[in-house]
Amino acid sequence: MTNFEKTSGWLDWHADPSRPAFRLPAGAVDTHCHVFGPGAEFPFAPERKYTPCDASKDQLFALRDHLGFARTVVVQATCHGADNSAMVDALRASDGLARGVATLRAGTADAEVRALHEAGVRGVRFNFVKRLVDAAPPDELWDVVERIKPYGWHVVVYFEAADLAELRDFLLSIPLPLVVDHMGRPDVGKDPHGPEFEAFLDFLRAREDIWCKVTCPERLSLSGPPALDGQRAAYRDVVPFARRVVEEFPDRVLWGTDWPHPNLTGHMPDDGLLVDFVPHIAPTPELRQRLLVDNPMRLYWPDADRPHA
Ligand SMILES: O=C(O)c1cc(C(=O)O)oc(=O)c1
Repeated sequence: MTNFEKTSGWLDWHADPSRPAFRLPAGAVDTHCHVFGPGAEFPFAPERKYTPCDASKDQLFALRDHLGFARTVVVQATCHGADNSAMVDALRASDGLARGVATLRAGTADAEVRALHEAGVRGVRFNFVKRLVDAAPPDELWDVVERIKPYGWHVVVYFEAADLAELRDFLLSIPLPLVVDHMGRPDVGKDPHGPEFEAFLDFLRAREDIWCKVTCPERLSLSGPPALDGQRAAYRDVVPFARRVVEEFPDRVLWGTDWPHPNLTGHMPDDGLLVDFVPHIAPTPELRQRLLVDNPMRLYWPDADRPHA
């Protein structure tokens, strides 16, 4: 049994989230959340850049039910490196209601990729955020692409707006669908119609198989107000950015909670109030149905006859 000491100043996930006022449509999918450990059962990786609190699969599934989601996509968190066992354990315990996104290193054996696929993994994550990982050389990423190609997976990419110009050509050369985490982390202090966000939208326009998670207002917002104390119109400065993406790419957007919200420093959102952010960025029932149900089902459960309510 290993005891881990949390990174100094770590904020734990909200213990008592409210129930959203916005009722999620039947079959809604939380496409971006993580499990952390528990560290005693699934130790954190030696190369990690932070040590979180525990956030178990049971706690994740309890939150899913409390908020009204039907399904979840568990994204491998960097604190677990390329040891996908906590994430896979969650998938196996989910009765088919969770899919996963893994981290793979170059040289992963096909038997391991196959086992991940059978457990419900449908993508790998390439992380370019320097405070979270040491950069992997492009050769290693290409090796991973070759290994997952036969399985029809996609590549989830996490980068910051300032790095897009440098990454753009490389990303566009990946011959698999791409899913961009957290809207490519725009600086929401800038103009949503200015050159930086236009460059991001232009990247999305470059191929029809680039998807975008319109997630993490709690990370991106500069002026709030935070999703706390009953605030059901939180993070207003993020709304124009997310709304532009939802309205221009209604068939390629995804939403998720990002629970348990690693590395937040200012506040920890009430996840119920965070769900109430959704109608502000997807103002019609049709847009919400695509964002929350149709799009994620097409990407992660293409064979399901119809979503479970
Ligand atoms: O911005 C972050 O700190 C962050 C970290 C991780 C991770 O450590 O995997 O995942 C996320 O989606 C966001």
